[in-house]
Amino acid sequence: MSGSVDAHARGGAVPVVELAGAGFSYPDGPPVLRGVDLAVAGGRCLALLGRNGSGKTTLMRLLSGGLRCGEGRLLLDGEPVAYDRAGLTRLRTTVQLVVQDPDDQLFAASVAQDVSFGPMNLGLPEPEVRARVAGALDALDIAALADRPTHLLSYGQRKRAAIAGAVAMRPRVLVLDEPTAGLDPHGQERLLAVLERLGESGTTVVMATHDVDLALRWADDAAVLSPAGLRTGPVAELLADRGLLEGARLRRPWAMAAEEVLRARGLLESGSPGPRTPEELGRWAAPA
Ligand SMILES: Nc1ncnc2c1ncn2[C@@H]1O[C@H](COP(=O)(O)OP(=O)(O)OP(=O)(O)O)[C@@H](O)[C@H]1O
Repeated sequence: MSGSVDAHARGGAVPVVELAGAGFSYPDGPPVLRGVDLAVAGGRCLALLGRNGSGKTTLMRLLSGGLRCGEGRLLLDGEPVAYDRAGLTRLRTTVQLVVQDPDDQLFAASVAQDVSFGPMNLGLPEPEVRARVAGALDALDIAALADRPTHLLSYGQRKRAAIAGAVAMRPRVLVLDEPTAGLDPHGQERLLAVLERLGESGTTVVMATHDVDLALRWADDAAVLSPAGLRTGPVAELLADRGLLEGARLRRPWAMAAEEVLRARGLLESGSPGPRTPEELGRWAAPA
């Protein structure tokens, strides 16, 4: 598998975290990933796309240190990660993974207790823990739920509480496994707004998703897993590649089909971006 989001070419910055020639197989299983090169550049939003079972979760676990590469290397700020206590602590305070099912992540009695678990484990002073919890609950718009027992939360609230737990660790890279899956359209919009705010404050976000429309609208870069390997690059470029989409069993984003029609009818000047949301498309339909 080859290809990397070429942060070096974009400005010489060293990627925050990078898989180089990474391979992984589960015990007694076939290789899930082979020769994966993926550089996650600071301050970018990266969508990880691929069909069911293509290895997205596995790749995210390699990036966040939950699994260790069978071959190849994981680099943090350009240096190979040491899988000892100090190396893993450094990795986990830099890269935080939020798993797909919030019930696999939440375990404390209340939301605030759950969100405080990571910062407390770092041995931070109590006022610092309290400030981080308050900041994370605010960032996820769930301050009102601080004392609520986690088992009484709705699914969408549990998803937010799980993300708040990761945000409280103040990671430079937040890795989210299908964070919008199972959310209603309003919940998806609210979560996207949260992710946009986190991105604006400098957090790098990696999101696995099956939603090509969301990826096109939200991400700067994409990484697409298909039987041919991992392809990475600017999201609009990759999602315009019909061969790649077919190999990865992804459909074409509706916004690209709409853009094609607008251009064919001369309604979109060359070089100007096409619509990315139904609301933006509506502007072309509105009377002048
Ligand atoms: N703990 C495990 N033990 C053995 N095989 C596993 C394990 N976890 C995943 N696999 C296998 O590894 C492959 C990749 O799985 P993974 O969960 O990484 O894919 P995915 O792209 O995240 O899938 P989905 O979109 O369905 O969530 C699959 O064939 C899966 O069956």
